[in-house]
Amino acid sequence: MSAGAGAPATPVLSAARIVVKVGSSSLTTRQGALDGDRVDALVDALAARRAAGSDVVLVSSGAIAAGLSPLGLARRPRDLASQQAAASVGQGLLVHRYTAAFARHGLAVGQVLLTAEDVIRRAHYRNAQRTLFRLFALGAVPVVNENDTVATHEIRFGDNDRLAALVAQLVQADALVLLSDVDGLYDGDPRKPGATLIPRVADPAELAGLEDRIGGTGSSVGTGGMATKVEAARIAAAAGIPTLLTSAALAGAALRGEQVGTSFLPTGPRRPPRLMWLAHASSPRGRLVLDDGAVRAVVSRGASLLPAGITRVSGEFAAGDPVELVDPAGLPVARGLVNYDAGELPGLLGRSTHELAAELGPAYEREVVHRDDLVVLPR
Ligand SMILES: Nc1ncnc2c1ncn2[C@@H]1O[C@H](COP(=O)(O)OP(=O)(O)O)[C@@H](O)[C@H]1O
Ligand SMILES: N[C@@H](CCC(=O)OP(=O)(O)O)C(=O)O
Repeated sequence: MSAGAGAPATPVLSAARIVVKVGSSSLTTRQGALDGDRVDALVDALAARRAAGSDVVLVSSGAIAAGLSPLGLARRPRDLASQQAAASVGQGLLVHRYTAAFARHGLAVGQVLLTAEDVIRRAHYRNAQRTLFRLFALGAVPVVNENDTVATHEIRFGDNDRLAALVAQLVQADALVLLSDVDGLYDGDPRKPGATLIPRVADPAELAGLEDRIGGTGSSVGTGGMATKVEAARIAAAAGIPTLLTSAALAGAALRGEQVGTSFLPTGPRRPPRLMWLAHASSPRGRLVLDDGAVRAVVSRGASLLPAGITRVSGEFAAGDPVELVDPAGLPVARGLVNYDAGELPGLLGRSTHELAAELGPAYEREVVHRDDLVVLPR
């Protein structure tokens, strides 16, 4: 694949695997119906990239928007149950439309609906990963959305921008492309005069001070606005994945690797997806308060967390759940998957693993959080 003659290229050009996210506002007409022409144009751009040899995952919003007019709803409902009902009607229509559009290119579509639970629980996330990899191997295009009909307020992503960043880590993508109704990130509200496009963000920290100008949704069907896109780019960048943010109208140019929109460069090394999910997607079920020595061991030496370095435990968790590790002042320093239930831990605190194993049996020689199941948070 080569970028247009003379045009500078973005990291999308050389990406062997790309996750592309499209927002509701780019798929629906002003009246709120699914816009078949726009779906076809997007699918043509994705199919061209597939034909050039890249794996492509589409994270598509639009289920709630597509369900509005069949249900006679004039606007996006505010309550969760009506949004879920609209999503259940709209998701079928959306996938039906994608199936027809990809069929024009001889490509099959695989619907993958994910909840936040699926990214917290290791077994679920491995399942999702296996399905996605098998879809690539079989030549199908995964079309991902949040499983809106079963997600509750507490466990909802609510926006597909962050979901797309997490899917990009899950499939070890080389680039994330976020398509919206605006052609990039601006230094102010793009609907107001004077705002200029930011072509390149080397580190999201550069955006400090712009937060109040990176606003909410510009349409009646979108959800997160620009803020969740910047957050998604930050998550991907920290996992070593570059992000390109532009409009759906420029999808073809973006996927040909042309320099359009805003490029966010990676800020961290590529890391195992499991740890990034732990850092960004998991909701901790409990807190372990560490003494100063344990903080140093975990943060500076990359050691496992042992019972001897824990002073307090709170929360309701079972072995295998994500927990937050905090310093004596209560500041989060790391997250990890805990090896014991909440009920078991208080009796073990402050004691050495040798002593515990001698008294309670070899099962108690385990670390509370193994270093391989632990991710240190940025300070
Ligand atoms: N600084 C900014 N730069 C670009 N767009 C912004 C900015 N602040 C707010 N927006 C708004 O964010 C909107 C895109 O978010 P959203 O409506 O959630 O889109 P989508 O449905 O594609 O996810 C744009 O239409 C724009 O009006
Ligand atoms: N899962 C929801 C999408 C929510 C969402 O993130 O929407 P958008 O801001 O348009 O990307 C739906 O399909 O309607």
